[in-house]
Parts: sequence; C-alpha cells; structure tokens
Amino acid sequence: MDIAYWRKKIDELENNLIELLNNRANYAVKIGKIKKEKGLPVFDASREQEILERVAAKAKACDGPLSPESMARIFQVIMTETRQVER
Ligand SMILES: C=C(O[C@@H]1C=C(C(=O)O)C=C[C@H]1O)C(=O)O
Repeated sequence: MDIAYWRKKIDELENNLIELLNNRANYAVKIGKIKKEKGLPVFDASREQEILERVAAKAKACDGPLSPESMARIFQVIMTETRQVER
C-alpha cells in the first residue's frame, strides 16, 4: 500500500468523524436547551472531568497509538467547542 492509499483511508475516516462530531454537538444543543429552561449553566466541570477520565481509561485499554493524555487533550478541545454551540 502506498501513501495515497492510506491518505484516502484517512479522508474517508475524517468524513465519518465529522458526522459523528456533529451528532455529538446536536445532542449537546438539546442539552443546552434543557439547561436554558432550567436556568442551569452551560459549563459543567464535573461532567467534563468524568468524560475525560472515561476517555483516558478507554484509550488506555485500546493501547494506542494515541496515549490516554493525547486522547484527553483531543476531547478537551471537543468539549470546549461543544460549549459554544450550546449557548
Ligand atoms: C453537553 C454538556 O454541556 C457541556 C459540554 C460537555 C460535553 O461536550 O460533553 C460536557 C459538559 C458541559 O460543560 C453537558 O452538560 O452534558
């Protein structure tokens, strides 16, 4: 397999990832509406901490190549961006 083959695999996977991330963001929009109705803040530190711990544990069990710390950093960015669409 050459570079073009693996780049095509990455391109295809990214398309799936974009759809999944938008699905996730749509769920967060729904959560945001409920929070607004209830007068709750968008940012929930304990929930984000719980997600980061679960993500790191899952990444550890998968045994790489992305480390638990790397995966947690990726999810931190996802959650920061998600908060923006919830508002
Ligand atoms: C989606 C939520 O809102 C915010 C975004 C989160 C996320 O992207 O997972 C988690 C906690 C909140 O800071 C939520 O409270 O569940």
